[in-house]
Amino acid sequence: MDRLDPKVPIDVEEILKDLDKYRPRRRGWTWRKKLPEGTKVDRYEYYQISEPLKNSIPLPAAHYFNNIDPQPDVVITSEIASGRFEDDIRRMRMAAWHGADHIMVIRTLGQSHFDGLIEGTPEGVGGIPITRKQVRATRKALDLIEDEVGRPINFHSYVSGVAGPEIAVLFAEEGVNGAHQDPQYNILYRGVNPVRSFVDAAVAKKIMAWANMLQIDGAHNANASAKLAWTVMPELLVQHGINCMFSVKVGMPKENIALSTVPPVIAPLPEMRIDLPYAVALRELFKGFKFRAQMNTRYIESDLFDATRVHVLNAVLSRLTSADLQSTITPDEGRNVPWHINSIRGIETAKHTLLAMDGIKKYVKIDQEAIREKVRELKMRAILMLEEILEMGGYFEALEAGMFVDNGYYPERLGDGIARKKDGEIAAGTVVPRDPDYMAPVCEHFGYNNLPEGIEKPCDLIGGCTFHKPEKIQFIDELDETDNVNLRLQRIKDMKARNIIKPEVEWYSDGWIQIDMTFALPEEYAEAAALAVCEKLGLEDPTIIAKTVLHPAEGTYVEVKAKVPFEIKIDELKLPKKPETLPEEEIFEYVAKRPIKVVAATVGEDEHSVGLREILDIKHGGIEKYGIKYVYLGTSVPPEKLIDAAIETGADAILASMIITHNDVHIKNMRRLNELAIEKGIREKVLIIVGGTQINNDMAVENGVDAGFGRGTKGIHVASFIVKKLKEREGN
Ligand SMILES: Cc1ncc(COP(=O)(O)O)c(/C=N/CC[C@H](N)C(=O)O)c1O
Repeated sequence: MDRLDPKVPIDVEEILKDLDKYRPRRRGWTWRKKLPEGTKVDRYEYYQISEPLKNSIPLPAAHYFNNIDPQPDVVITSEIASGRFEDDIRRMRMAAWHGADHIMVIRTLGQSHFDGLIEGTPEGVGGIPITRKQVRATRKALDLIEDEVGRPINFHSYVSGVAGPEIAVLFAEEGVNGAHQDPQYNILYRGVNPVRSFVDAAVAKKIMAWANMLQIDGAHNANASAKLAWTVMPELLVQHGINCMFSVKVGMPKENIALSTVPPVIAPLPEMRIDLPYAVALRELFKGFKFRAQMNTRYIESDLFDATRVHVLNAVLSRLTSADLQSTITPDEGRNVPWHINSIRGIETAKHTLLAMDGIKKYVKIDQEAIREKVRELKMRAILMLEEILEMGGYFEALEAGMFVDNGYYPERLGDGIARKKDGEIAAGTVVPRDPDYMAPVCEHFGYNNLPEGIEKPCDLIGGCTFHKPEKIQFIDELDETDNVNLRLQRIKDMKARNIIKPEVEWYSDGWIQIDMTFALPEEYAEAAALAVCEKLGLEDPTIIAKTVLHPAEGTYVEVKAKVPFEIKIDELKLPKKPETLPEEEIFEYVAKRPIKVVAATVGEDEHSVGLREILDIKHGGIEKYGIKYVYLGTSVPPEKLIDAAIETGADAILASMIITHNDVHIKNMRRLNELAIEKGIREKVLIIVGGTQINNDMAVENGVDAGFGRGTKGIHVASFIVKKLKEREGN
C-alpha cells in the first residue's frame, strides 16, 4: 500500500507487512510552512496561517464560507494512547484530517521503570507499550497519513525512566521526531536517582540532538503536582532554566528545545490576569527557545465543557503572547483515557481559537507598563530561588532539602516539597565513573571518547553503528503469542467477516456508548435513576462519568457510559434516502418553458429565516438560480396567511420553514397547512413543502404535506422536487 484512499479504512495488517524492512523517510522535527502576512483564503485575510492541507475536515461553520479550512501557523498536538496502537493509528488519521501535525503517544503505565526495551505489540494500560515494532508501524502509518493530508506529521513520545538512553537510541533509529526529555521529571515524579537521571539525560539529549528531535521539557508536571499550581510559578521558571541550559550544554540547538508551558491557574480565579504575566516573563527569559503551550491538566474535571473553556483560554493566551506548538489535552482527560471524539474536539478547539485570534495583536497589545511589575516580581522570585539553590550547595543538595514542588510561593516555603536523595532512589549507585582512557566505538555518545588516530567517527572501528548502518538494527517481531496485535486484529477480522459493527469510543467496535440525561432529582437520586434507565435499556457496565447539578432540588444532569449488549448488522441498515436531484440543465429548461412561482415563509411563532433564505436566494444557489419566482412573506407567518398568499399569487408551491419544534408545533403547522389547503380547494393544485433542521421527509409526508427537507438541504434539492412533481402532474 503506497497511499491511502480517503474512502477506505487504513489496513493495519498491510502496515505490519515487511516491518523489518521499513526505514523512516526522514529524521527530525518539521515545522509548518508559514504563509506571508495578509495571505488571502477565499476572500478573507490571515496573518498567522501555514500551508493548507490536501485532505481535511474543516470546522463546523466552514460551510458558510466555501468550506475553507485554513491551517494556523502553530503546530497542533494530539495526544493519543489508548493502549492499542492499531486503534491509535486510526485515530491519528482522524486527528490529521482535523489539523493535528504532532502525534504524541503516552507510554504504558510504568514503562519508565523498565530497565530495558520491550518488544512486540502487547496491549498497554493508560498508554502504549513503546516497542520498536509499535514505533515502526506507527511511523510507517504516519507516512501514509501525512501523504493523505499533504503535510508532514511529527511522531512524539517520551525519553524518560531508567532506560532513557536506550529509548533515545530507539527513537533516533526509528525516525521518531520529538520527545519529552527532562531529568527533573525522572527524579521528582519517577523517583529515579538524581545523578543517574542527569547522566542519562546527557547521553539521551546528545542522541536526540543528532537525530534533530524536538525536545519538550517536564516543567508542566510541577503544575500538575502542586496543590495550588500558581505557587510554583517561580519554580517553573527555575525548572525550565535547568533543563534548557543543561540541554544547550549537551549540544542541543535552542530551536529544538521547547519549554512545556502550562498556565498556572483556572477560573474561578481571574486566570488570565494571573497567567498573562507568567507567560510574558517566561517568553522574555527564554527568548530563542520554543514554546509548547498546553492547557493545565491539574484542574481538569470530568466536565467536557469546562475543559473546553480552559482549552480555549489557553489558546487565547498563546495568541496574546506566542506559541510554537499548541498541545491539546483532550477534554476527557479528567474522566477516561481519551476517546476518539474528544481527541478530535481538542484539535478543533485549538484550531478554532488560533484562527479566531489570527492577527489579533494588530489590534490588541499587552500594556507592558501595567504588566511590568508582576513580570519583574516573577523573575526576581525565580532568580532568588536559583541563588538559594546555589547557596545550598547546588541542585542535588537543594533536591535533598525538598526545595522542589514545595507549595509555598517562593521565597515562602511550606516544607512540603518532593525531596530526593542524591545517593538514594531507584538505580542509585549505578553510575560508573568513566576511565580516563575510555573508548567506545559508538557514535553520538556523550562525554570524552579516546578515539585512535585517524578514525573519522567511532563506529568506523566496528564497520558502522545502527545510526550509520541501519541494517545493523535487530528487529524482533513478537515475544508473546498471547498478547499481540495479531490476536487483536483477528477479533476485528471476525467482526468484519460477519459484516457487523458496534459503537466505539477508543477501540474498534468496543461497544461503548455515552448517554446523557437530566432528572428533576437531587444528584444522588439522579445518578441512581440514570443507572436504572441503563438497566431497563439492557445496557451493560453503566458508569456515571460526569454530572452537573442544575439546582440542589430542581434537577441534575448526568452523563453515563455503558456497553451495548448487541451487534448491528450492516446489511440490515436502512440508509436515509439521499434527496434526488435533476440535472441543472433539465431544471433550467423546464422552468424556461413552464414558469414556476412559489410563496415562502417561516410559519408560526418562528423568527428563524437564514435557512429559508438560503433555499430561496440565488446567492446561496437557491431556487431563484433556476428562474423560479418566489414571494417571501417573512417570519412568524400564520399558516392561514400562507395559504391565502398561495391563492392570490396562483403559486405552484408553498415553502414553509419550521425550525422551532417545541411541543411539536412544527407537526401542528404541517397539518394546519394541509387542512387549510383542502378547505380552500387548492390542495391538488399546490405543493406543500416544509423544511427545517429537525424535519425529515417521512415525518412531513405522514403529516399531510408533499415533502420535508432537513439539515444540509440546498436549493437544487427543492427545485428538483418541484419540477419532478409538476412533470408527474402534467404527465411528462
Ligand atoms: C518530561 C516527561 N517525561 C516523561 C513523561 C511520561 O513518561 P512516563 O512514560 O514515565 O509516563 C512525561 C509525561 N507527561 C504527560 C504528557 C503531558 N500530557 C504532555 O503533553 O506533556 C513528561 O512530562
